Amino acid sequence: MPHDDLTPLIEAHVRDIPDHPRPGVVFKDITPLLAAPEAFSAVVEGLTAGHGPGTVDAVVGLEARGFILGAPVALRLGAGFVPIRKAGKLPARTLGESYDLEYGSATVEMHADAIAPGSRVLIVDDVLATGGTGRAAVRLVQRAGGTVVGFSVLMELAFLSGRDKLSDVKLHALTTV
Ligand SMILES: O=P(O)(O)OC[C@H]1O[C@H](OP(=O)(O)OP(=O)(O)O)[C@H](O)[C@@H]1O
Ligand SMILES: Nc1ncnc2[nH]cnc12
Repeated sequence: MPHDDLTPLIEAHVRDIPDHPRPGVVFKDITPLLAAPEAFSAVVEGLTAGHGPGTVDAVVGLEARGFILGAPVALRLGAGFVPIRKAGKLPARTLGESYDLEYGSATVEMHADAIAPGSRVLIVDDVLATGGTGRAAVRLVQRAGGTVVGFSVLMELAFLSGRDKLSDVKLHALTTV
């Protein structure tokens, strides 16, 4: 399926913040993109990855920046939105997965009843780095009985090889650095 190349637009609206949140990490700050409605809208459309309205049952967004991008994608697809949150934040019964990050480790959780068995699920996040968060999200959806029909990210940091952890899913990165 053809997509516009959003690389120039993303390069113009995502800024590098050296040494955040710790020395040696170049943080990709998407806040300028969120503040530019035309760019934000184009990115939301890109993150649908060619899925049309009614073809996806749920969009899963990963806390926190995956919420901002995933929720409008869900509305565009006429799908429900399901948050995956850092441990301890969701109020009802949860499923949890632990993983390593570029700059630390974390546990994420999803409500155990958030995905109906057999659901077609699109996962959305801003950055794919080591792939730890993404792998955890795929596991949570699969443990709930959902089928991951795609994994969309705004930006893939290829040097961290996160793609290798997601070789069994259809990964769609709007740009790769
Ligand atoms: O591929 P990985 O190495 O797992 O890293 C990618 C994840 O790291 C960032 O989230 P972070 O945990 O920093 O949370 P935030 O969005 O709340 O800042 C980013 O938004 C992805 O979710
Ligand atoms: N370098 C980075 N910038 C923004 N988000 C990230 N998540 C993991 N690594 C990141």
